[in-house]
Amino acid sequence: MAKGSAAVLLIDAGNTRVKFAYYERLSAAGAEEAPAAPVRFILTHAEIEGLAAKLKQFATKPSLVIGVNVSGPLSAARIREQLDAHCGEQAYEIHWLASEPQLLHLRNAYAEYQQLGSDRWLAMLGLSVHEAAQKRPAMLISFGTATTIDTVFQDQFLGGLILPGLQLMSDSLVSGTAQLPAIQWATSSYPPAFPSSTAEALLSGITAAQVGAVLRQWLHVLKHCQQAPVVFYAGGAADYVLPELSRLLAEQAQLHGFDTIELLPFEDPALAGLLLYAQYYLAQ
Ligand SMILES: Nc1ncnc2c1ncn2[C@@H]1O[C@H](COP(=O)(O)OP(=O)(O)O)[C@@H](O)[C@H]1O
Ligand SMILES: CC(C)(COP(=O)(O)O)[C@@H](O)C(=O)NCCC(=O)O
Repeated sequence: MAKGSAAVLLIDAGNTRVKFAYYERLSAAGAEEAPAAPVRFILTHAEIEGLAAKLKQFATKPSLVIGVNVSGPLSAARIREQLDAHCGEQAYEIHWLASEPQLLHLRNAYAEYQQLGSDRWLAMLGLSVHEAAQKRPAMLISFGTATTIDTVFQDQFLGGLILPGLQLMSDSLVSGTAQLPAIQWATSSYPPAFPSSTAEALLSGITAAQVGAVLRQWLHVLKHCQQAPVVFYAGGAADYVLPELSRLLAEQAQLHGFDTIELLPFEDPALAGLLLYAQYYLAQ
């Protein structure tokens, strides 16, 4: 493939949904112009068989596909099938990235680097840009199928937490008990401190488990780095916990002498990391 610039498809295949970003023309790192905004779209795994049809909307076909996949080899094979159907005679390169001890400027603190989910690793690369810009530790909370709470400091992924995501917590209560119902998730609500119904008790319990884990890690980062981190959030379930997360972190920040806490959305951090990698790859 001629390097320098290419039509590039980036893929973040999570356990619930597959996120895509398509750049009709992406230039190598160091190019003067910033990349034009990509077209983004999301498919569930059940919708992957419509990927080839979805890609038909673009005037070009991708010549470079770079992705991360934590949803198993079958997902990768089904995506590949769709890309083959779409690209036909046109050759394309495809690379599924795995975690490494170091990628570009970012170091990985995992003892066995292969264990780290490739989506988390590339998300950390995306996050590292914010860490460098803000000159402060950066945390990323990804409220996906699983919830992950990860930190980058001084160009190193320090490590992070994995806990069941909101839906998994709810599902496990439903399947493991006789009486508990499924939760009806609602955005923009503060779950009550003293729930007086089963529905409220479940909502408050799960939300507290999620934001409590974030708070615990925020305190560890503060102690370890001697600086308040900037906190980013992502993932399909984020909106359900955001009000309580924001309230609790702001309260804790004040208790620790900070006026405010920065809690910022980060739209698909793994795709942001993949973009950096793709630009670097095109420059080789
Ligand atoms: N339209 C939706 N489809 C699927 N999950 C959704 C949707 N809206 C919110 N969610 C929530 O988002 C979670 C999946 O988030 P996502 O960031 O796509 O995860 P993953 O990266 O693990 O695939 C689900 O577990 C569910 O709680
Ligand atoms: C933690 C994860 C399940 C998160 O997946 P997601 O919720 O994004 O679908 C995934 O990154 C994974 O399988 N990781 C491997 C173990 C690790 O990162 O340590």
